[in-house]
Amino acid sequence: MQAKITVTETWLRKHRHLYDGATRHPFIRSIRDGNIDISAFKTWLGQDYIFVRAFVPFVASVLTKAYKGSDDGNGDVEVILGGVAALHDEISWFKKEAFKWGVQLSSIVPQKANQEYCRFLESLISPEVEYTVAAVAFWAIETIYQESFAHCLEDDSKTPPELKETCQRWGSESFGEYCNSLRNIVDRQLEKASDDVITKAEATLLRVLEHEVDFWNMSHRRT
Ligand SMILES: Cc1ncc(CN)c(N)n1
Repeated sequence: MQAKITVTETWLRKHRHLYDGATRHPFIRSIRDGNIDISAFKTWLGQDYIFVRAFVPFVASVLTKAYKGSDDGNGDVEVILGGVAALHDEISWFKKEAFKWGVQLSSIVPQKANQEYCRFLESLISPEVEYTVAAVAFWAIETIYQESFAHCLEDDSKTPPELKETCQRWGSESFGEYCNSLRNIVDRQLEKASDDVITKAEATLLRVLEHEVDFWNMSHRRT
């Protein structure tokens, strides 16, 4: 018997071009090819620290929505709680990494693309945004990083050794498994969602893809 095509699979096929634009961005390719401009990496590091701080309340809101909105026989709350815990670790990692690269986190000013992405996250915190829609954003945000950084760890990559740890953080198999758990949550929710919610969720995925591309562009731009 053929496996059923899930909603996320349909979307990824339909929006392949945009998706590849986010996961195979020139910034990521420059890490993978070993010719990354270290000042671009430092820009990304400082800006992403600010993004991750704004990501925490968003993920907490997804957790609340999971608690209230899913029947949770499937353990959504535990999976998302694992994500919150990982973010705690991630923030410590950013601090350590910033120290290593001489990036002063306290003086980082969020750039326009970052501000707009953080504002978008904030809009998703609203209780009016359905659990399914917020969960799609969450899955997409985590998965784009997973696929991007996993690309830098492939056998034929020339990623500089000093950036391997960064790539490992999101490109690892365990982070990949976590993203798969998020995808299963999303597909289960989408199965029972109304057409209206499915339409909103797909639009949200597209907005995430655009914000991710803008975020990479911001870091990659040579000054
Ligand atoms: C911009 C961005 N997108 C995704 C992630 C992965 N949490 C991140 N740290 N930063």
